Amino acid sequence: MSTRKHTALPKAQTLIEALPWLTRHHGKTVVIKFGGNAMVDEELKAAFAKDVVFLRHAGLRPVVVHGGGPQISAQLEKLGLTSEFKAGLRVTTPETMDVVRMVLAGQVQRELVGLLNQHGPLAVGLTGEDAHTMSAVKRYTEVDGERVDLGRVGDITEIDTGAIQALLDDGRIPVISSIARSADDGHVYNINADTAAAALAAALGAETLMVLTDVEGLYADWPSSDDVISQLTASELEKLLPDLASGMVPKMEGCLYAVRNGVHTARVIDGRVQHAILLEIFTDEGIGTMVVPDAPQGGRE
Ligand SMILES: Nc1ncnc2c1ncn2[C@@H]1O[C@H](COP(=O)(O)OP(=O)(O)O)[C@@H](O)[C@H]1O
Ligand SMILES: CC(=O)N[C@@H](CCC(=O)OP(=O)(O)O)C(=O)O
Repeated sequence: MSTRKHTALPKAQTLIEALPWLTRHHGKTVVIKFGGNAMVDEELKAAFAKDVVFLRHAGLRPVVVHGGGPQISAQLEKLGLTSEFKAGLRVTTPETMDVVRMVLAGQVQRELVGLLNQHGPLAVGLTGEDAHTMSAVKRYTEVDGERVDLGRVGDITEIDTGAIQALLDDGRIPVISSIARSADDGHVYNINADTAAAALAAALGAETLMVLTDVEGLYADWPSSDDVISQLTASELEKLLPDLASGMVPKMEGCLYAVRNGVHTARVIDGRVQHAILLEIFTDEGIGTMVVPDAPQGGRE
C-alpha cells in the first residue's frame, strides 16, 4: 500500500495555482535586477539561478541585469583605493572605472553566467558596450543645490536592444553588466545598475521589472516603520520620491521610469527570501512592493 497520492496533492495544487500566471506571462519579457544580500549568499545565488532558468523553461523571456556595489568596494579596498558615494552614486575616477569594469564584467557577471549555465547552455554575458547595447553621456548630479562632478558616472542616452532580442529569440538568458560607452568622448562609464535595469526594461517593452534587494520592499515610513507598501501607482510613488533615502532612490526612480514607459509592473522584492522570483510571479499572494501605471484617464479599468 502507498500513500503517495495524498502527499503529492499539495504539490499539484501549487502547480495549479501557477496556471493562470503561466498563461499570463507566457512569451513575456521580464527584466530582473539582481543585487543586495542575495548576491553575497551562496545558497541564495544558487536559488536565484534556478528561478531564472525556471522562468525561461516556463516560456518567459528573462533578462538579468546585475549590480555589484559591495564587490566593487571590496576590490577597491584590496587595492588600497577608497569608495566615495555622492547622492547614492560612486565617484568614479578613471582608475576606479578600471576596477568597476573588471569586477562587474570579469567577476560578478562571469559568476552569474556560470551559475545559470549549470542548468544548460543558456546564459550569455554582455556589457552595455557590446553591440552598442547601452550608450551613455557623462552624468552630473546635484548635492545641496550644487552641481557635482562624479567622474566616469554615466546616464544612458540610447539603447540598442538588437543583441538582447537575438539572444532571447535563440532561447538564451542575457546577463548584462551596467557599463556603457559614450559615442561623444569614447570613455566607458559606470551606470547605476537599478537605472540600467529600468532603462532596459522600457526599451525591451518588458512586461515586468523586478528589482531584488535586501529589504522586504518599500517601507512606508522608513526608518521609523517597517510597514511594506504592497502596491502603489506611479503618481503615488512620484510624491514619495523626495522623501526616500539614498539606496532606495535609484530603485524607485527606476520603477517609476519603467511604468511610465510601457512596463506593466515594476516590483521591488526581498532577495533574502529563497525563490522570491517564483513566489512573486507564480503565486496569488506575491511579495514586496508593486508599482503600477496610473489608471488611464476616463478609462474603464
Ligand atoms: N523607504 C525605504 N524602504 C526600504 N528601504 C529603504 C528605504 N529608504 C532607504 N532604504 C534603504 O535602501 C537599502 C536598499 O538599497 P541598496 O543598499 O542600494 O540596495 P542593493 O544593494 O539591493 O542595490 C535598504 O537596505 C535600506 O537600508
Ligand atoms: C554609478 C554607480 O554607483 N554605479 C554602481 C554600479 C554597481 C551597482 O549599481 O551595484 P548595486 O546594485 O549592487 O548597488 C557602483 O559603482 O557601485
